[in-house]
Amino acid sequence: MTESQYLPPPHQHWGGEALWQQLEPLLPGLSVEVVARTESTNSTLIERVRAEGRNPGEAQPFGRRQHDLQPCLLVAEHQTHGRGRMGRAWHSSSGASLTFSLAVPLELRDWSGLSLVVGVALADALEPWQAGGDEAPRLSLKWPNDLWLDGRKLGGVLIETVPAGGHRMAVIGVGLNIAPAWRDTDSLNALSSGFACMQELDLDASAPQVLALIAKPLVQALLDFQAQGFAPWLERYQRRDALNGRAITAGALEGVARGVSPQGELLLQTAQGLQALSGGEVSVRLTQTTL
Ligand SMILES: O=C(O)CCCC[C@@H]1SC[C@@H]2NC(=O)N[C@@H]21
Repeated sequence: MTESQYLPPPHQHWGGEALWQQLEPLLPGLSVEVVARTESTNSTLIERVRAEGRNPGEAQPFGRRQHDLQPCLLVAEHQTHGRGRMGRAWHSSSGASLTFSLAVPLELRDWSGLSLVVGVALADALEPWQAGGDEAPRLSLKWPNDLWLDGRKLGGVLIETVPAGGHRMAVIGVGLNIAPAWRDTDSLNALSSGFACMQELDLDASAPQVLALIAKPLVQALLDFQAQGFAPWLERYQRRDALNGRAITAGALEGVARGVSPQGELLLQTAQGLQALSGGEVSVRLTQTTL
């Protein structure tokens, strides 16, 4: 069982109460929790869903039925075993990162495109699009789940799903670099390491303030995606597509990225023709660049 160390309430600097007030009307029954440390916010929520949704039909703890599983936003100031995609570790330093997961019951026919919608919602909240402006946005999206700032990795999204009775709970984990953890050590090394942080975009950015900025647009995006799928997001994704037109490898395939399909698949022009790749467990790299 994951051990979480709870902060003494009321965690005022995180504005948990205000967050809850904003989000609960969109996600009835939501709870917002801030912990000082946990293994991984995704793992913690998945464990809870499994514990509560287990053995449908049998008596549930506290008399809950399986469809009583409630949405939860879990924020951790520190993760001891943060996880990234494809079994990678996600390292984040306390105070220099924002790490949280949102568990939400979603009724979806097609899950592909979900991580792209989350990426668009985060990017648009952090760097609102200037209508009529022709400057390229600083925040871009590397299919399927990376958020880049000026071509370096600012954050990532890890989406996992858990069966919960007759339903499916999505656990959407977001990790964002906020401050240069390397500030007092070797900033040049850090800059060349391929990582970026929010304070390069906004010097005053802090984890609680960034969370306050993105939480509602993120929840709204999930609800919109549930209602309408990915197609209405395609244009917003295209504005920030970091790969379009670039030579990449995707798993064993090589080619040139040609945007994404209305279902959110990556379109890859290969010597054998145009291939559509779905998110799954495929690692995408710019040719000659290690990310
Ligand atoms: O880039 C990636 O591979 C995805 C990184 C996702 C990291 C976040 S941090 C909060 C949540 N808890 C985890 O263990 N992982 C996600």
